[in-house]
Amino acid sequence: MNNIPFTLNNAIKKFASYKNSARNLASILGINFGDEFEYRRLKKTSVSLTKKLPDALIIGVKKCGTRALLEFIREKMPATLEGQVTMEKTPSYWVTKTAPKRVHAMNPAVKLIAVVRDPVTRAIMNSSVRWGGTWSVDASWPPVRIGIYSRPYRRWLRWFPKERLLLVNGERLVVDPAAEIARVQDFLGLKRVITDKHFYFNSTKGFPCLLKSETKPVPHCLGKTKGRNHPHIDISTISKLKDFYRPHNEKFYKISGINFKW
Ligand SMILES: Nc1ncnc2c1ncn2[C@@H]1O[C@H](COP(=O)(O)OS(=O)(=O)O)[C@@H](OP(=O)(O)O)[C@H]1O
Repeated sequence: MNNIPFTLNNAIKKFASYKNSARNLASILGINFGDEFEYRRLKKTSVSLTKKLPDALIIGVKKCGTRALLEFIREKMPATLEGQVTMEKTPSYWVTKTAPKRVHAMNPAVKLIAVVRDPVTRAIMNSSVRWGGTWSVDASWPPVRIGIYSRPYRRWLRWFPKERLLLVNGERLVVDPAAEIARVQDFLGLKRVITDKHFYFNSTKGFPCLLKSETKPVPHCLGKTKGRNHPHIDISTISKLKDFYRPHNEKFYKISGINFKW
């Protein structure tokens, strides 16, 4: 779960007594406090607020851009009560064998989102150990295993219809975030409020970031732990990984009906 730790929350309140400075500090720390301020404001009014289980879940896949997807949506969505969508992201749900059944028991109508990207890139992003040399593909090693998308995908489809599990293209989320976010907004039944005009490409970061807005006084890129530099991987290791994933990718394209062309 991506909840704000209570102690950190209190510490920030102590050091930043004004709403805007707390917001700025939270933004530097990569925390979205917008909802919390809105929540406190609403609590003082006559509006009755209730705790809700999620209507939508970002279930994975680890290192495919799940944080970017979550931040792009929540930063730019205006605060609203009617038709509000409660979302949560936990990338490990994708590969947790018991998760589909448990999520179904929680809410059989929940909408599921999985971000997927070329499993070769994903594997490299997932591990800092040295690749290459005499290295051979070990299918049971988690950084490799997680990229075999067809298996968990099948597991989720035993509990949820295909139309309720949106596959977001992790490569497109980087090169054309507005287009992928449009698909997500449609899927969630939300108005297309996040568009091209909310993004810019930050050449230092090498990734798209959000432009400043009413709730964010400065442009917002993902934190330092996202979009890191990765070591150079030699070509023979990449081709070993490509060969390994090819049949698994084909299976995934067949089941999903989408050719990701990895
Ligand atoms: N806009 C933007 N900014 C920064 N990074 C971006 C963005 N869009 C996608 N990505 C890619 O997302 C990778 C991290 O994926 P996740 O957020 O799913 O990681 S995690 O599973 O939650 O740890 C991250 O991988 P790393 O570079 O290894 O950090 C990026 O390649």
